[in-house]
Amino acid sequence: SQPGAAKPIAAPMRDLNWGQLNFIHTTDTHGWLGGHLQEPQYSADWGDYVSFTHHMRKQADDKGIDLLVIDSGDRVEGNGLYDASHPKGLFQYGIYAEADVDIICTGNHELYQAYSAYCEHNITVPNYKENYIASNLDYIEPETGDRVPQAQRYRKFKTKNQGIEIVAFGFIFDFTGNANNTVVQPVAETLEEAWFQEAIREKPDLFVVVGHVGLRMEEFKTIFTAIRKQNWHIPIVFFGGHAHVRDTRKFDSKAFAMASGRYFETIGWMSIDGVKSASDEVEATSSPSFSRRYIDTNLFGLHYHTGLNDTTFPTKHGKRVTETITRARKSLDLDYQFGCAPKTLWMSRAQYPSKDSIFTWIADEVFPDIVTRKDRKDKPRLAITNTGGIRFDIFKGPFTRDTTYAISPFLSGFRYIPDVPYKAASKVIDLLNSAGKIFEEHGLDTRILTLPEQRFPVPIAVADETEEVEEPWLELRDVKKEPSLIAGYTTKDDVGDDGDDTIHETIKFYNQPNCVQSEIAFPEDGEPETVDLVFLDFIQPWIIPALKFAGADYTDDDVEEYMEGTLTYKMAEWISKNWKGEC
Ligand SMILES: O=c1ccn([C@@H]2O[C@H](COP(=O)(O)O)[C@@H](O)[C@H]2O)c(=O)[nH]1
Repeated sequence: SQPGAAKPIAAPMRDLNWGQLNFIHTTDTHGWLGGHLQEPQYSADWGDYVSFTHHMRKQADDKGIDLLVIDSGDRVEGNGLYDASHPKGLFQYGIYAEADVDIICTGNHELYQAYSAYCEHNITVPNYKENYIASNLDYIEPETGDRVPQAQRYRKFKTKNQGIEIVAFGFIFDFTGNANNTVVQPVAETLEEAWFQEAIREKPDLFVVVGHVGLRMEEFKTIFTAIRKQNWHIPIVFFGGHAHVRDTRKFDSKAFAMASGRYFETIGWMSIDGVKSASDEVEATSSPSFSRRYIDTNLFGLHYHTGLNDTTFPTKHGKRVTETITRARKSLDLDYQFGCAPKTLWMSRAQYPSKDSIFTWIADEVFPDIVTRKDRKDKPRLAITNTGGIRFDIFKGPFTRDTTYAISPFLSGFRYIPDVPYKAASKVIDLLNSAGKIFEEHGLDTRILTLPEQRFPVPIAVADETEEVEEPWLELRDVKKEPSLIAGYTTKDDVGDDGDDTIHETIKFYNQPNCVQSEIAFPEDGEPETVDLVFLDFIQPWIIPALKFAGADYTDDDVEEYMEGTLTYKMAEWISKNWKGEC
């Protein structure tokens, strides 16, 4: 872990189950390669991950079984290590590539900006060569305008030790917010293509679908159905992401999907037995058994799972990566303190509105101060932001450059429509928060506005409990003798609630609105006649139809820049003025 990071913390652990074929999975790391410096249970860094995967590959080799390392996208945006450099990702791409990944695909965050799409195509794809798969994504070459596959459409290969034959795909969900140098082909359309139809007729031992797709979104189900139509008996595993949650979904007794959280808090572990019979000639027709674990990026747990310790765990390579991260963090001055957070503010561990809610803080304290311009400072205004634009909690203590990007990594600035009749403008916030259907008519999904974690909830009822999912190696070592529990995830998925490698004190999460609003410079009595309607540019597509529905006919041409500067910049400026002091 990084110098100054919180020390790893002891906790009661569940063992990993090894099978014939095993997977290590990361997703939505969003630049958190330095680890969570303020949270002991997630303070391992990418260097530790490099050491961990090395030891686990070695164990697999020693046992004569196989291990594949997977990443399902969104490696960028969301942490100073990526966002604070000019250009962005100056250090991040090289550091990430120190990890040896067997199957890798693209997420939506690689595609929001033309620049990050360019870097993905010209840095990460060549770094991973045949391991990079882009089943439904094309890149547009800037020099020629030619549309080319971002990477190969699928990959057929055999595992190193047992020769298990795998056909692997790499999808992204039906994303529409990509910059114009990429083309995302809708998943359902892609499945009709000749190459896909040929690939699913290959008859491997196992299909592996890696996708930047939430497990509860439609896309994986569609892919599952297409593969199953051709192959009633071949096992399929899916590795998803995007929803920022730990989750496992069972499609049928031979098809299992896992998602491994967010921000390098989680390393996913999946194992399968019975995927290939000992004799090559006989097809494995009985149901394979699957198991899953969500490993906290807590060095204590990484030592525990590898059977190593402080001295034996770090490899030379891992140490070098840790040192490279330290140097990068230093040269980006990520520990520079803008101020000192007087208390912890939660995204979803507090209700909105409440004194501990980060959104209440933004709406009540930050926006009234920052959303202003000299020539219209007395104009009553409504300022709206989407909650999804805020990405992480603020912990009491130093608020650094790094924290700034973890909280607000995006380039969104402030726009407005001047002098909107208040009667219409005042209705916008409720429409954004609770009138999803109205926006659907305009092809807009209001779930995009909110936190990824609550966008695709895991159904309460556990799917098909009649089918057995084997957890034969589950062993809980001496819980009673272990230290007290630390607060963390208690994941409920299609298999049950024992997936986390660490037994945590359960955290309660509260649903948040899609958007929050501040009323600024309002008259003391009564309502204003008109207001300036100020909003982050990201939510403009929803603002215009909301106003129309509220009875005010505006178009994009009526929208102007409200002030210079991004939310990220303005927030950091606010903190340096208002949270002065030592900590
Ligand atoms: O400029 C932006 C870009 C994104 N958002 C929010 O982020 C999510 C997407 O994040 P994932 O990690 O891919 O889930 C998007 O739906 C928005 O809520 C933003 O606010 N501004």
